[in-house]
Amino acid sequence: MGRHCQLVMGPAGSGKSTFCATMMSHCQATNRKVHLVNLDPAAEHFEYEPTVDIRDLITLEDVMEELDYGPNGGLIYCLEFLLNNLDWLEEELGDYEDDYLIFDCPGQIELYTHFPIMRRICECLQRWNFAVCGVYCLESQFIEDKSKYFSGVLSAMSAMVNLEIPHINVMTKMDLVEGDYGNQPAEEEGEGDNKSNRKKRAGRNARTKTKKELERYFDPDPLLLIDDVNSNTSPRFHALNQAIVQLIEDYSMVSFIPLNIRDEDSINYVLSNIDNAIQYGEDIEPKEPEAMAEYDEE
Ligand SMILES: Nc1nc2c(ncn2[C@@H]2O[C@H](COP(=O)(O)OP(=O)(O)OP(=O)(O)O)[C@@H](O)[C@H]2O)c(=O)[nH]1
Ligand SMILES: [Mg+2]
Repeated sequence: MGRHCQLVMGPAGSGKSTFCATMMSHCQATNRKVHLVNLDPAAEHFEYEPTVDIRDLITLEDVMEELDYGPNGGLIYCLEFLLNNLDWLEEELGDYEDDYLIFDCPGQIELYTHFPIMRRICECLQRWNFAVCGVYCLESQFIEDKSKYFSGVLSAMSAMVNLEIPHINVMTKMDLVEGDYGNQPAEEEGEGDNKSNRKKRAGRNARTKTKKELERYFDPDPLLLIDDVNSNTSPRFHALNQAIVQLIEDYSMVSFIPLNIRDEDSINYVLSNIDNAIQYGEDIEPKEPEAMAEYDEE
């Protein structure tokens, strides 16, 4: 069936490992044969034990201890070491010809934006016949500060341009900004106009408004957000803000899919977007329904 994988990237603490664990349990529950591949030499704990783990090749701790590197230099050293030992990775991945792989990557964004390391790893995966989908995670906290949000959009765009693979951006930790995003109850039938129901409706309206506001950030129209950014920066930077916003507008290719890990529909929606990007499942032979098979046996 061809080889498929997700490369889960994003800034430190953006929820990559949690995303991977969420995808692992979702895929397992839907009978997809899935494995976790860890590319973070500094990782300490996983909810699912990785099947392939860079720490079997090299760990950040050893590099820092033996070569006296700091954490960031050490991490780059580890990944360059991986690049010099790609036959190790190829062999480790060799046993999973038809399975679905999820790669958990480190949180140093320079790996995606200007170091050629991740790009080289992507090229190798493609050479080994993997259809690779880049999944760039940005956490919902980024939308609370517009300047931070723009820098997040630029980093996502930079990764997209640098890696040149099918790519989706995910806004993680949506449960923190909107308790039940995308899961709002419909108005109950026959709801009377008493005090408690009025309160309930007011609550719903407040949430709907928030949802609408949030949507501005999923499919950004930066020209609409520029005033907010300018109000937080000195006039000296307004021309620069305008130029950055114009750049984002000109590329018009950064959009985010919200993910609330507490909502199964939301997880499913993100996964179906990834599947779509790499055409996962299009070449699966339709299976005979179990009921039909039993009927035939009789
Ligand atoms: N509420 C909430 N917390 C989350 C979510 N995803 C991650 N977190 C928390 O955010 C923190 C960082 O999550 P990780 O999944 O370790 O993030 P990461 O991107 O793998 O971090 P690094 O590997 O260190 O770059 C942890 O404390 C998580 O519990 C989420 O969807 N909702
Ligand atoms: Mg992690």
